[in-house]
Amino acid sequence: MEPVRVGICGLGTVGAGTFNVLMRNAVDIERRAGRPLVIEQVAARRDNPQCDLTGIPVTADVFDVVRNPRIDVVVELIGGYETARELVLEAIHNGKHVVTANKALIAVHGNEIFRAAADKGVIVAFEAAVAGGIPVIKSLREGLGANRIQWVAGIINGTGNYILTHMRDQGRSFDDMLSEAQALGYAEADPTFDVEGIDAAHKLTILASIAYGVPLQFERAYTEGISRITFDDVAQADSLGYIIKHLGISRRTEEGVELRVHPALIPKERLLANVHGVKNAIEVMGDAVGPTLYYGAGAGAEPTASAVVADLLDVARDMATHHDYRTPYLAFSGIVEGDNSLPILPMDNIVTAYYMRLQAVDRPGVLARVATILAEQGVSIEALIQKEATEGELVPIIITTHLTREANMNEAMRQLEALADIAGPVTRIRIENLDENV
Ligand SMILES: NC(=O)C1=CN([C@@H]2O[C@H](COP(=O)(O)OP(=O)(O)OC[C@H]3O[C@@H](n4cnc5c(N)ncnc54)[C@H](O)[C@@H]3O)[C@@H](O)[C@H]2O)C=CC1
Ligand SMILES: N[C@@H](CC=O)C(=O)O
Ligand code: NA
Repeated sequence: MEPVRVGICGLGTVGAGTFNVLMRNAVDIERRAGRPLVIEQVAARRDNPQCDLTGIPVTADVFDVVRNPRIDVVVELIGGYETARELVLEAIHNGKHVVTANKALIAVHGNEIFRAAADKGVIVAFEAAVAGGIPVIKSLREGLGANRIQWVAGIINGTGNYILTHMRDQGRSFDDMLSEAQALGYAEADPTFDVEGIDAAHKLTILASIAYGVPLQFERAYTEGISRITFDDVAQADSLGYIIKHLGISRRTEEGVELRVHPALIPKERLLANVHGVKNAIEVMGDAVGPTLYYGAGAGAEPTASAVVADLLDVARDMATHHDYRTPYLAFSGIVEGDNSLPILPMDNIVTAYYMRLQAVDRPGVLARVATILAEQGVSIEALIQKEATEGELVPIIITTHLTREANMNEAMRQLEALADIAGPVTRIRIENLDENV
């Protein structure tokens, strides 16, 4: 059979991983695809010492690849929003199939890209865009196709989980751990995307679209990062039987879809609490199958390449199939941009439990004033712990609540922070039991 001719754009962490996996496993890949996958051209700004490019045509201009008439599939691994968008749209326009690891591109420009790709009848595959090497897109889109998906929740940023894990286990600083994650090739070009939850929100946007058949709506995702988590919170969570993880949560309710990324306390015995380092895990609840879990490396050169190459295999198998008979890009056919039949819910509407940490001045009546504010907002206290204070010091108060509406919690926080007895901002971290409130 004719080979499938592949053009790789970008030879950084994932580009090099993809190149090497394609070369190393070429024999098995050919047996699986039923035809060889040949690297026809690579676009790279500079050599990557990880790759032996002997005999491979190399260009510095990524647009050479999408204009190369010999190429069947363009692999976009340059990252970012704008050049990547132009590149992918031009590849589609030229009738080429596309494989990308770029979650920012799919979450923000996916509706436009899939419309263009459908018009041209080409494949756009993006397994590597969510949770690196874990085949979660494939599982959700195809393996769980019988189900009405009820919720999706998971750890979907490797860098963030790497930082939180080693801050907790080794007492290492946030900045140290971030530098290490960058050196290992896990972090985004702008690492605030990782630590402020933007990268996870890109991925959650994609997962929610595939889970519920709604258009991609990244701009409606709620995003809160991990950069303000302190050792104190990690230690308090531990003593209460929880571990702090950075979660992406999307739940279908009667009113719409929750789409939120934030740190959360989860009970230590939950599977997600035991996902450490660069590993990711996503729990998906389907009405027929019940809970399912997908676990593996969420970032890194070859784990991500594993997903890119799996997509190339799908392209090799499906390119001869008419577009109408392929699996829809986002699992459901007829997803219409601007269709709000199942809206994304405002954060004020979500209901969850909370952990709060306050620094109180050691004065009579302070606890009563705190309790009154919480009661007035309908926040029901599950536990309240007042720590010992030495003479003249502030007293830490730890509170956990029962299920509360976010809007009420926000108002309670505002009033607590206005109290003369309370010093500084109040820390609030959501508690997710995952069975009860997610
Ligand atoms: N690093 C990881 O573990 C993962 C990364 N991704 C995604 O994969 C994509 C690539 O990420 P990395 O490989 O980590 O980034 P990287 O920064 O290591 O590699 C990007 C490469 O593209 C090149 N490049 C950028 N613009 C170019 C242009 N206009 N022309 C030619 N070359 C250009 C850069 O010089 C660089 O070598 C991003 O979309 C990222 O979000 C997805 C999953 C995991
Ligand atoms: N920066 C991302 C890379 C994979 O998507 C992460 O750390 O998860
Ligand atoms: Na994946």
